[in-house]
Amino acid sequence: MSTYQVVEKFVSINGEGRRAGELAAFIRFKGCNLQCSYCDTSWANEPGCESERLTKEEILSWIRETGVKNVTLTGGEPLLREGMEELIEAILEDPSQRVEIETNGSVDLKPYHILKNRPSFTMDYKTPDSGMEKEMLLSNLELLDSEDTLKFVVSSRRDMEKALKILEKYRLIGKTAVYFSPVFGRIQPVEIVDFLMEKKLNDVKLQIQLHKVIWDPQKRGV
Ligand SMILES: C[S@@+](CC[C@H](N)C(=O)[O-])C[C@H]1O[C@@H](n2cnc3c(N)ncnc32)[C@H](O)[C@@H]1O
Ligand SMILES: Nc1nc2[nH]cc(C(=O)O)c2c(=O)[nH]1
Ligand code: SF4
Ligand SMILES: [Mg+2]
Repeated sequence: MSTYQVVEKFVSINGEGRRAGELAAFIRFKGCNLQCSYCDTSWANEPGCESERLTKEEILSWIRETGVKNVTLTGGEPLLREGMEELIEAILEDPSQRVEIETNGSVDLKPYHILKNRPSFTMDYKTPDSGMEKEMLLSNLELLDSEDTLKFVVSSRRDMEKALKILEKYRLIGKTAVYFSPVFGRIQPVEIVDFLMEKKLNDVKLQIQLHKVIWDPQKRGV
């Protein structure tokens, strides 16, 4: 039987993505294949990080107990964890549940995209300042549609210029929801607004991580 290494699970409002502001039940899985320069959850990627091993049934029963309909699977990198397809399918057997996956753009979305009930992807394209751009699997960009979100977490004008190149090259605006989000503390949100105005970027949204405004930005479990 698969077990899943979970470093935290909690209910909060979703601070990011298309359901920002709505209640969500979060499950954070241990471990990641990337090392982004700005990662705010690098603690969850440490081999020595404490975790609990939960079965699919234990995760399902926790979700049920929360009474929350939006489920966000995050990490670490959730899509690298064994048995993830099985877990997603099991959650989505209840038609009132919605599953959103936070994923880093380096893992092939196809096996998840073809599921009978598929989750919504919130996929990052890692821009140059992350140090991880070379890891991006560009074929993922073709799979994103109106149910999904493409996120550029940016630190600089250089990152925004690169994001714009990707949006143009793969004709992504209008195809999927597009967000620019500041790396917390590294760029002023107004610089993003100025860029959107300068480039006349309609249908791209600025998003600030709500949970870092509501709570101490270092606080876990919110
Ligand atoms: C911690 S990651 C986990 C999921 C997956 N590994 C990924 O990168 O998408 C969740 C989201 O938080 C964002 N994030 C991480 N550190 C951040 C920071 N310092 N400021 C803004 N967003 C950050 C990531 O870019 C990603 O969109
Ligand atoms: N409140 C809250 N919303 C979130 N949305 C995505 C998160 C993540 O770490 O993936 C996150 C998180 O850590 N907290
Ligand atoms: S991919 Fe996600 S979890 Fe992994 S280092 Fe980057 S931001 Fe952190
Ligand atoms: Mg987070």
